[in-house]
Amino acid sequence: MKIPMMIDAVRNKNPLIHNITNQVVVNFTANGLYALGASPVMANAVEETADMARNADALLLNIGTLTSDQVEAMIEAGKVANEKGIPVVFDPVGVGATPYRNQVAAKILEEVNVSIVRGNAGEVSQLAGLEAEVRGVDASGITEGKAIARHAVEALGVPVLVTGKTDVITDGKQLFEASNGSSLLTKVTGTGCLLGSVVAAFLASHPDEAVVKAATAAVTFYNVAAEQATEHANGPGSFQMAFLDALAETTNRTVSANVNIKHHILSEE
Ligand SMILES: Nc1ncnc2c1ncn2[C@@H]1O[C@H](COP(=O)(O)OP(=O)(O)OP(=O)(O)O)[C@@H](O)[C@H]1O
Ligand SMILES: Cc1ncsc1CCO
Ligand SMILES: [Mg+2]
Repeated sequence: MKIPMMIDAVRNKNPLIHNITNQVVVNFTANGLYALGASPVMANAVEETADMARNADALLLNIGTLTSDQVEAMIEAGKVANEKGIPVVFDPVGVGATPYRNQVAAKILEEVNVSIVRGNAGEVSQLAGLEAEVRGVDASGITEGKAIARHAVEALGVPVLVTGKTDVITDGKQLFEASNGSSLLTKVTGTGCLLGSVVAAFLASHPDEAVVKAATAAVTFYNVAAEQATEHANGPGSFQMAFLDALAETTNRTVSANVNIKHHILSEE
């Protein structure tokens, strides 16, 4: 299936996305998923996360404001998602900023089979053991996304999506460079976090496509919607509203007219 068309299956399926995410972005994530045509649910209590994951079509784990109870809940939910065979997206927010975050990220990757890791250049560099400066949740990337992604897929053994001006998505066999987007996305908190949930919705709606292709479709749809929203925005505040509208209104035709992706087959070196 052509990448710009892949939004249609999300809207038809209306997948239920179980989000265990940070407290900064809960509301934005729920509204963004509704606008996309998916259904959000947030459930963090360790007593119920396994049951909620059983109902879901995909699971999003985001360690932005983690607590020890939440980590336990993430692992419970992740194990159920693995048993059930639904996709799991892992967003290692702020990894590298504190030792606790590093320990938790490593534990999640050890105990849960994640379908894809989504992070900015600094976070994915840290996770993969490359040097990078992460002070809070923002990164000052020192290496280009493509090199980080190729190193990370090797080090982690799972597909990765490294976001930035150009997004890089690879599973080690193929690599996509996706160059749509708007710099206003970097002025609103949680646009990376919401993207993780949007990737989860695309994976849930395309079980027969390669994870990297569905993730590329997600980031491209998302970033074309951001380009559309920029035309109606005066700054970060009005952009946030216009972006939710654009997630609801952007069609596969608009994506086709604006898509900017390069696809590479990686040689077996
Ligand atoms: N300079 C840029 N120009 C255009 N689009 C960008 C730029 N930087 C990031 N983006 C887009 O913004 C979105 C969020 O990516 P980003 O790398 O900023 O995530 P993040 O740092 O994890 O965000 P957050 O922590 O606030 O959730 C992605 O869709 C990405 O493609
Ligand atoms: C600002 C912030 N702090 C922890 S999580 C988060 C949301 C964006 O990653
Ligand atoms: Mg982030």
